[in-house]
Amino acid sequence: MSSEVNDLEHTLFAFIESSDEAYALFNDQDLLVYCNAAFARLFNAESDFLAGFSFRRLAERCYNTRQGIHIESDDLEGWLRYAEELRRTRQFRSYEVEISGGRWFLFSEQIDKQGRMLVRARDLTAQKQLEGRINHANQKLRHMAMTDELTHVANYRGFFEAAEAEANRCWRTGAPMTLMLLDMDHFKKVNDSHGYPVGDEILRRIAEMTRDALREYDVFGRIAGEEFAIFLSQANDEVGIQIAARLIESIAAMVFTGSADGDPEVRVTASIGLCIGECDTPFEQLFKQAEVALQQAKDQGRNRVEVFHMKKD
Ligand SMILES: Nc1nc2c(ncn2[C@@H]2O[C@H](COP(=O)(O)OP(=O)(O)OP(=O)(O)O)[C@@H](O)[C@H]2O)c(=O)[nH]1
Repeated sequence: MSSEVNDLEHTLFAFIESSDEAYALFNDQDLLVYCNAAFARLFNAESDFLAGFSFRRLAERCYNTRQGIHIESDDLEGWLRYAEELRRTRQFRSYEVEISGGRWFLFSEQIDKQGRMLVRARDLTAQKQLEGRINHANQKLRHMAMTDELTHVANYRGFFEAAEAEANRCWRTGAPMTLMLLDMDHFKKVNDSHGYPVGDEILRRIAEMTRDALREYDVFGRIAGEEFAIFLSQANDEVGIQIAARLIESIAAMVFTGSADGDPEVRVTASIGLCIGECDTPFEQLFKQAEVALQQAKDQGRNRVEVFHMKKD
């Protein structure tokens, strides 16, 4: 029986010695008493060399040689205090560690009743790289789902998501908010006279000009074919109206190249419906009233701004 156990121990030990997974055993004084070759390789050392190392000495070596555990902090003592506070707090714990050279390992620590600790580390690098690629692809997809293909500004979904977030911020900070709906005038005629590619180019350039005219934290998007929306936070009534008037003027002053067989120059105008709300105006209400104001701007001859104030009495 005892020779069988011996055999088994030898076999297990041989497996551990040659395993690609890293193993180390620390005694109850937290001194390394054994590690296999895979563990030593993590620290760019030989197994025998690491014998007798404390966790602290191991970390200091990593910090000084820039090999092994990647210690990002400039303050080694602070890092050690934090790591030592966590160490040996639970019978079992696992955590991810970056190893020099950009590799990632899942470390686990298991403590027995005598206070000895078995440390195991498994290479996670391939998994991490895959996760990184998936995250990147997800971000790209999300960006595409929120972006208008023609103008590269936010689309309907992107605009409403960002504007509602900004409206919530106004609600928290008590700032006023302004919503503008900008709709091109008689755009059907432009398409009919010059063709869709010219119409597309006009929409592209108007989106570009408008985006450049706004502040970084204003929200702007193309919410329908020839309709744009702008959400201004922290803009008082005067500022909102000034921005709208300036946009109308700028659009009317733009000159576009017509189709090869038609007028060489194309000029367009736009109408804006603007609604100025209080910090607690529901976003849907702001939108509805901006639509009403836009219709009024159209009814009153286009190329103009109409304003609706949602002031409380
Ligand atoms: N070139 C181009 N035209 C578009 C696009 N999306 C919508 N349009 C056109 O925009 C025009 C909108 O027409 P209407 O809704 O009748 O409005 P309008 O002619 O602009 O007239 P008012 O809005 O009343 O001033 C239609 O001819 C659409 O085909 C687009 O992506 N590119």
